Amino acid sequence: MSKKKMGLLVMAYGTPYKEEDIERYYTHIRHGRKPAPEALQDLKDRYEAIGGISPLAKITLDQAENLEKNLNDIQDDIEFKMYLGLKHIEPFVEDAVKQMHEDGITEAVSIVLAPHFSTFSVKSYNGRAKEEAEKLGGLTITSVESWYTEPKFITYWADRLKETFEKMTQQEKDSAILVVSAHSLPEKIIANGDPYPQQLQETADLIAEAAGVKKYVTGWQSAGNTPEPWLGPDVQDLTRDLFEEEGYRTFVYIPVGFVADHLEVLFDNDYECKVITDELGASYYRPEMPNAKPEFIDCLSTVVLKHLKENK
Ligand SMILES: CC1=C(CCC(=O)O)c2cc3nc(cc4[nH]c(cc5[nH]c(cc1n2)c(C)c5CCC(=O)O)c(CCC(=O)O)c4C)C(CCC(=O)O)=C3C
Ligand SMILES: [Fe+2]
Repeated sequence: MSKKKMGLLVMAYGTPYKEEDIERYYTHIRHGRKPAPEALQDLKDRYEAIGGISPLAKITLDQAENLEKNLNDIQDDIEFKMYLGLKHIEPFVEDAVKQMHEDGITEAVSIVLAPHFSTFSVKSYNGRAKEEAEKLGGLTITSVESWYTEPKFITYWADRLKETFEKMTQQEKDSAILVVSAHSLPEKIIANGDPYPQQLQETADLIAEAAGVKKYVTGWQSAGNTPEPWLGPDVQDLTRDLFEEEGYRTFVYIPVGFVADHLEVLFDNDYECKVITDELGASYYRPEMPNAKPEFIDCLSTVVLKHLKENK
Protein backbone atom coordinates (compact mmCIF):
# COMPACT_ATOMS: atom_id res chain seq x y z
CA MET A 1 0.00 0.00 0.00
CA SER A 2 1.39 3.39 -0.87
CA LYS A 3 1.55 6.03 1.79
CA LYS A 4 -0.69 9.05 1.68
CA LYS A 5 1.30 12.23 1.11
CA MET A 6 0.53 15.17 3.34
CA GLY A 7 1.94 18.67 3.69
CA LEU A 8 3.17 19.61 7.17
CA LEU A 9 2.96 23.37 7.46
CA VAL A 10 5.05 24.46 10.44
CA MET A 11 4.53 28.13 11.25
CA ALA A 12 6.55 30.37 13.55
CA TYR A 13 7.28 34.02 14.26
CA GLY A 14 10.54 34.43 12.34
CA THR A 15 13.56 36.51 13.24
CA PRO A 16 16.10 38.64 11.34
CA TYR A 17 18.79 36.45 9.71
CA LYS A 18 21.37 39.23 9.91
CA GLU A 19 21.61 42.76 11.28
CA GLU A 20 20.56 44.37 7.98
CA ASP A 21 17.23 42.47 8.17
CA ILE A 22 16.20 44.08 11.44
CA GLU A 23 14.55 47.18 9.95
CA ARG A 24 12.39 45.41 7.38
CA TYR A 25 11.48 42.72 9.94
CA TYR A 26 10.40 45.35 12.46
CA THR A 27 8.51 47.20 9.71
CA HIS A 28 6.63 44.01 8.87
CA ILE A 29 5.72 43.49 12.57
CA ARG A 30 4.41 47.07 12.53
CA HIS A 31 2.11 46.29 9.58
CA GLY A 32 4.31 48.16 7.10
CA ARG A 33 5.01 51.26 9.17
CA LYS A 34 8.74 51.97 9.55
CA PRO A 35 9.86 52.20 13.17
CA ALA A 36 11.23 55.51 14.47
CA PRO A 37 15.05 55.60 14.48
CA GLU A 38 15.19 55.38 18.30
CA ALA A 39 12.88 52.37 18.39
CA LEU A 40 14.95 50.67 15.68
CA GLN A 41 18.17 51.40 17.56
CA ASP A 42 16.62 50.04 20.75
CA LEU A 43 15.74 46.78 19.00
CA LYS A 44 19.23 46.56 17.43
CA ASP A 45 20.75 47.08 20.88
CA ARG A 46 18.65 44.25 22.32
CA TYR A 47 19.76 41.85 19.56
CA GLU A 48 23.32 43.04 20.16
CA ALA A 49 22.95 42.22 23.86
CA ILE A 50 22.05 38.60 23.08
CA GLY A 51 25.02 38.11 20.77
CA GLY A 52 24.25 40.20 17.67
CA ILE A 53 21.44 38.14 16.24
CA SER A 54 18.87 35.69 17.58
CA PRO A 55 19.51 31.93 17.65
CA LEU A 56 15.81 31.54 16.76
CA ALA A 57 16.20 31.07 12.98
CA LYS A 58 18.28 27.93 13.43
CA ILE A 59 16.16 26.60 16.31
CA THR A 60 12.89 27.02 14.40
CA LEU A 61 14.33 25.19 11.39
CA ASP A 62 15.69 22.42 13.64
CA GLN A 63 12.29 22.04 15.28
CA ALA A 64 10.48 21.86 11.95
CA GLU A 65 12.95 19.44 10.32
CA ASN A 66 13.05 17.16 13.34
CA LEU A 67 9.26 17.17 13.56
CA GLU A 68 9.00 16.03 9.93
CA LYS A 69 11.59 13.31 10.45
CA ASN A 70 10.08 12.07 13.69
CA LEU A 71 6.55 11.98 12.25
CA ASN A 72 7.79 9.92 9.31
CA ASP A 73 9.70 7.58 11.64
CA ILE A 74 6.92 6.78 14.10
CA GLN A 75 4.07 5.88 11.74
CA ASP A 76 3.60 4.24 8.34
CA ASP A 77 0.31 5.62 6.98
CA ILE A 78 1.30 9.12 5.97
CA GLU A 79 4.38 10.60 4.36
CA PHE A 80 4.76 14.12 5.72
CA LYS A 81 6.55 16.81 3.75
CA MET A 82 7.45 19.84 5.84
CA TYR A 83 7.08 23.46 4.73
CA LEU A 84 8.23 26.27 6.98
CA GLY A 85 6.07 29.41 6.98
CA LEU A 86 7.06 32.46 9.00
CA LYS A 87 4.93 35.37 10.16
CA HIS A 88 7.32 38.28 9.72
CA ILE A 89 10.16 37.26 7.40
CA GLU A 90 10.75 34.92 4.47
CA PRO A 91 9.86 32.17 3.91
CA PHE A 92 6.49 33.77 4.71
CA VAL A 93 3.42 31.66 5.50
CA GLU A 94 2.12 32.46 1.98
CA ASP A 95 5.43 31.35 0.39
CA ALA A 96 5.13 27.98 2.12
CA VAL A 97 1.53 27.48 0.98
CA LYS A 98 2.44 28.45 -2.61
CA GLN A 99 5.29 25.93 -2.58
CA MET A 100 3.00 23.17 -1.29
CA HIS A 101 0.56 23.93 -4.07
CA GLU A 102 3.33 23.91 -6.70
CA ASP A 103 4.52 20.56 -5.36
CA GLY A 104 1.06 19.13 -5.96
CA ILE A 105 0.10 18.75 -2.30
CA THR A 106 -3.68 18.61 -1.87
CA GLU A 107 -3.93 18.01 1.88
CA ALA A 108 -1.94 19.58 4.67
CA VAL A 109 -1.92 19.90 8.42
CA SER A 110 -0.65 23.07 10.08
CA ILE A 111 0.82 23.68 13.49
CA VAL A 112 2.11 26.92 15.03
CA LEU A 113 5.19 26.76 17.24
CA ALA A 114 3.35 28.52 20.07
CA PRO A 115 1.08 26.59 22.46
CA HIS A 116 -1.75 29.05 23.12
CA PHE A 117 -4.52 30.33 20.88
CA SER A 118 -5.06 34.02 20.44
CA THR A 119 -6.57 36.14 17.74
CA PHE A 120 -3.19 37.95 17.51
CA SER A 121 -1.11 34.84 17.08
CA VAL A 122 -2.47 31.46 16.04
CA LYS A 123 -5.64 32.81 14.42
CA SER A 124 -3.65 35.14 12.21
CA TYR A 125 -1.13 32.44 11.19
CA ASN A 126 -3.86 29.96 10.26
CA GLY A 127 -5.97 32.67 8.64
CA ARG A 128 -3.10 33.68 6.35
CA ALA A 129 -2.39 30.05 5.43
CA LYS A 130 -6.01 29.24 4.65
CA GLU A 131 -6.57 32.46 2.71
CA GLU A 132 -3.59 31.67 0.47
CA ALA A 133 -4.73 28.06 0.02
CA GLU A 134 -8.21 29.19 -0.99
CA LYS A 135 -6.75 31.67 -3.45
CA LEU A 136 -4.73 28.91 -5.12
CA GLY A 137 -7.43 26.23 -4.89
CA GLY A 138 -7.14 22.47 -4.62
CA LEU A 139 -5.35 22.48 -1.27
CA THR A 140 -7.08 21.92 2.06
CA ILE A 141 -5.36 22.72 5.32
CA THR A 142 -6.50 21.44 8.68
CA SER A 143 -5.06 23.40 11.58
CA VAL A 144 -4.08 22.64 15.15
CA GLU A 145 -5.53 25.60 17.07
CA SER A 146 -3.71 25.16 20.38
CA TRP A 147 -1.77 22.42 22.10
CA TYR A 148 -0.98 23.65 25.62
CA THR A 149 -3.02 20.84 27.23
CA GLU A 150 -0.93 18.09 25.58
CA PRO A 151 0.33 16.01 28.56
CA LYS A 152 3.82 15.77 27.01
CA PHE A 153 4.03 19.57 27.00
CA ILE A 154 3.01 19.78 30.65
CA THR A 155 5.48 17.00 31.52
CA TYR A 156 8.28 18.81 29.67
CA TRP A 157 7.96 21.81 31.98
CA ALA A 158 7.20 19.80 35.10
CA ASP A 159 10.43 17.81 34.55
CA ARG A 160 12.46 21.02 34.08
CA LEU A 161 10.96 22.37 37.33
CA LYS A 162 11.80 19.24 39.28
CA GLU A 163 15.42 19.50 38.06
CA THR A 164 15.52 23.18 38.95
CA PHE A 165 14.18 22.71 42.46
CA GLU A 166 16.67 19.88 43.03
CA LYS A 167 19.51 22.33 42.38
CA MET A 168 18.30 24.71 45.10
CA THR A 169 19.40 24.92 48.70
CA GLN A 170 16.69 24.27 51.29
CA GLN A 171 16.59 27.98 52.04
CA GLU A 172 16.00 28.77 48.36
CA LYS A 173 13.26 26.14 48.08
CA ASP A 174 11.46 27.59 51.10
CA SER A 175 11.43 31.09 49.61
CA ALA A 176 10.72 30.17 45.98
CA ILE A 177 7.98 31.36 43.69
CA LEU A 178 7.28 30.09 40.18
CA VAL A 179 6.42 32.74 37.57
CA VAL A 180 4.62 31.29 34.55
CA SER A 181 4.47 33.72 31.65
CA ALA A 182 3.54 34.37 28.04
CA HIS A 183 3.86 37.31 25.65
CA SER A 184 1.56 40.15 26.67
CA LEU A 185 -1.13 41.28 24.25
CA PRO A 186 -3.29 44.41 24.13
CA GLU A 187 -5.89 44.19 26.90
CA LYS A 188 -8.73 44.71 24.40
CA ILE A 189 -8.47 41.01 23.43
CA ILE A 190 -10.30 40.18 26.69
CA ALA A 191 -13.35 42.23 25.73
CA ASN A 192 -13.38 40.29 22.45
CA GLY A 193 -13.54 36.97 24.34
CA ASP A 194 -10.04 35.77 23.50
CA PRO A 195 -9.17 32.53 25.39
CA TYR A 196 -5.45 33.43 25.66
CA PRO A 197 -5.37 34.60 29.33
CA GLN A 198 -7.44 31.61 30.45
CA GLN A 199 -5.17 29.24 28.55
CA LEU A 200 -2.08 30.63 30.30
CA GLN A 201 -3.77 30.17 33.70
CA GLU A 202 -4.71 26.59 32.83
CA THR A 203 -1.15 25.88 31.65
CA ALA A 204 0.23 27.20 34.94
CA ASP A 205 -2.23 25.12 36.99
CA LEU A 206 -1.41 21.93 35.07
CA ILE A 207 2.37 22.40 35.25
CA ALA A 208 2.40 23.38 38.93
CA GLU A 209 0.22 20.40 39.79
CA ALA A 210 2.42 17.98 37.80
CA ALA A 211 5.60 19.37 39.34
CA GLY A 212 4.19 19.55 42.86
CA VAL A 213 4.86 23.29 43.04
CA LYS A 214 2.49 25.05 45.44
CA LYS A 215 3.57 28.68 45.10
CA TYR A 216 3.07 30.02 41.62
CA VAL A 217 1.68 33.01 39.75
CA THR A 218 1.05 33.92 36.12
CA GLY A 219 2.45 37.04 34.51
CA TRP A 220 2.95 38.71 31.16
CA GLN A 221 6.13 39.80 29.46
CA SER A 222 7.54 41.65 26.47
CA ALA A 223 4.54 44.02 26.12
CA GLY A 224 4.69 46.45 23.22
CA ASN A 225 5.47 50.09 23.73
CA THR A 226 2.13 51.58 22.68
CA PRO A 227 -0.32 53.91 24.48
CA GLU A 228 -3.04 51.24 24.75
CA PRO A 229 -3.17 49.04 27.87
CA TRP A 230 -1.52 45.59 27.66
CA LEU A 231 -2.25 42.49 29.74
CA GLY A 232 -0.53 42.66 33.12
CA PRO A 233 1.03 42.24 35.57
CA ASP A 234 4.36 42.46 33.81
CA VAL A 235 6.88 39.89 35.06
CA GLN A 236 9.34 42.59 36.12
CA ASP A 237 6.81 44.49 38.27
CA LEU A 238 5.58 41.16 39.58
CA THR A 239 9.10 40.21 40.68
CA ARG A 240 9.47 43.38 42.71
CA ASP A 241 6.02 43.04 44.31
CA LEU A 242 6.50 39.38 45.20
CA PHE A 243 9.84 40.24 46.82
CA GLU A 244 8.69 43.31 48.70
CA GLU A 245 5.15 42.39 49.64
CA GLU A 246 5.22 38.61 49.96
CA GLY A 247 8.81 37.96 50.97
CA TYR A 248 9.83 35.62 48.13
CA ARG A 249 13.60 35.42 47.62
CA THR A 250 13.93 32.83 44.83
CA PHE A 251 12.37 33.32 41.41
CA VAL A 252 11.83 30.60 38.83
CA TYR A 253 10.67 31.86 35.43
CA ILE A 254 9.09 29.60 32.85
CA PRO A 255 8.06 31.56 29.73
CA VAL A 256 5.68 28.83 28.54
CA GLY A 257 4.15 30.94 25.77
CA PHE A 258 7.41 30.47 23.87
CA VAL A 259 9.21 27.32 22.78
CA ALA A 260 12.73 28.49 21.97
CA ASP A 261 15.68 30.56 23.08
CA HIS A 262 15.13 33.95 21.48
CA LEU A 263 15.09 37.67 22.19
CA GLU A 264 12.03 37.61 24.47
CA VAL A 265 13.59 34.94 26.69
CA LEU A 266 17.30 35.75 26.43
CA PHE A 267 16.72 39.48 26.92
CA ASP A 268 13.35 40.01 28.61
CA ASN A 269 13.89 37.19 31.13
CA ASP A 270 17.61 36.49 31.34
CA TYR A 271 18.60 40.15 31.26
CA GLU A 272 15.65 42.31 32.35
CA CYS A 273 14.22 40.07 35.06
CA LYS A 274 17.69 39.18 36.26
CA VAL A 275 18.61 42.86 36.65
CA ILE A 276 15.79 43.05 39.17
CA THR A 277 16.56 39.83 41.06
CA ASP A 278 20.24 40.90 41.19
CA GLU A 279 19.28 44.32 42.49
CA LEU A 280 17.07 42.74 45.15
CA GLY A 281 19.64 40.11 46.02
CA ALA A 282 17.23 37.30 45.07
CA SER A 283 18.03 34.05 43.21
CA TYR A 284 17.19 33.76 39.51
CA TYR A 285 16.35 30.47 37.77
CA ARG A 286 15.10 30.03 34.22
CA PRO A 287 14.83 26.37 33.19
CA GLU A 288 15.79 25.45 29.62
CA MET A 289 13.46 26.12 26.71
CA PRO A 290 12.16 23.16 24.66
CA ASN A 291 14.10 24.10 21.47
CA ALA A 292 14.62 20.93 19.39
CA LYS A 293 14.98 18.58 22.35
CA PRO A 294 13.75 15.08 21.45
CA GLU A 295 11.04 15.09 24.13
CA PHE A 296 9.61 18.31 22.69
CA ILE A 297 9.71 16.98 19.12
CA ASP A 298 7.88 13.90 20.42
CA CYS A 299 5.33 16.22 22.04
CA LEU A 300 4.69 18.10 18.77
CA SER A 301 4.44 14.81 16.84
CA THR A 302 1.80 13.57 19.28
CA VAL A 303 -0.14 16.81 18.88
CA VAL A 304 -0.15 16.50 15.06
CA LEU A 305 -1.15 12.83 15.03
CA LYS A 306 -3.91 13.32 17.63
CA HIS A 307 -5.26 16.24 15.60
CA LEU A 308 -5.39 14.15 12.42
CA LYS A 309 -7.07 11.27 14.23
CA GLU A 310 -9.72 13.54 15.75
CA ASN A 311 -10.38 15.39 12.49
CA LYS A 312 -10.61 12.50 10.06
C1 LIG B 1 1.85 36.70 21.02
C2 LIG B 1 3.26 36.92 20.55
C3 LIG B 1 4.28 35.98 20.48
C4 LIG B 1 4.18 34.52 20.89
C5 LIG B 1 3.45 33.68 19.87
C6 LIG B 1 4.23 33.48 18.59
O1 LIG B 1 5.39 33.06 18.66
O2 LIG B 1 3.65 33.75 17.56
C7 LIG B 1 5.44 36.64 19.97
C8 LIG B 1 6.68 36.03 19.75
C9 LIG B 1 7.83 36.66 19.25
N1 LIG B 1 8.00 38.00 19.03
C10 LIG B 1 9.27 38.22 18.52
C11 LIG B 1 9.83 39.46 18.18
C12 LIG B 1 9.18 40.70 18.24
N2 LIG B 1 7.86 40.93 18.55
C13 LIG B 1 7.56 42.29 18.51
C14 LIG B 1 6.33 42.90 18.75
C15 LIG B 1 5.13 42.25 19.09
N3 LIG B 1 4.95 40.90 19.34
C16 LIG B 1 3.63 40.62 19.64
C17 LIG B 1 3.09 39.36 19.98
C18 LIG B 1 3.80 38.16 20.06
N4 LIG B 1 5.11 37.96 19.73
C19 LIG B 1 2.93 41.87 19.56
C20 LIG B 1 1.46 42.02 19.77
C21 LIG B 1 3.87 42.87 19.22
C22 LIG B 1 3.60 44.35 19.02
C23 LIG B 1 3.39 44.62 17.57
C24 LIG B 1 2.98 46.06 17.37
O3 LIG B 1 3.85 46.93 17.46
O4 LIG B 1 1.77 46.26 17.15
C25 LIG B 1 8.76 42.97 18.12
C26 LIG B 1 8.88 44.47 17.91
C27 LIG B 1 9.68 45.15 18.91
C28 LIG B 1 9.29 44.84 20.34
O5 LIG B 1 8.15 45.12 20.73
O6 LIG B 1 10.12 44.28 21.02
C29 LIG B 1 9.77 41.98 17.97
C30 LIG B 1 11.21 42.18 17.59
C31 LIG B 1 9.92 36.94 18.39
C32 LIG B 1 11.32 36.71 17.80
C33 LIG B 1 12.41 37.00 18.76
C34 LIG B 1 13.76 36.86 18.14
O7 LIG B 1 14.00 37.40 17.07
O8 LIG B 1 14.62 36.21 18.78
C35 LIG B 1 9.03 35.99 18.86
C36 LIG B 1 9.22 34.49 18.92
FE1 LIG C 1 6.46 39.45 19.06
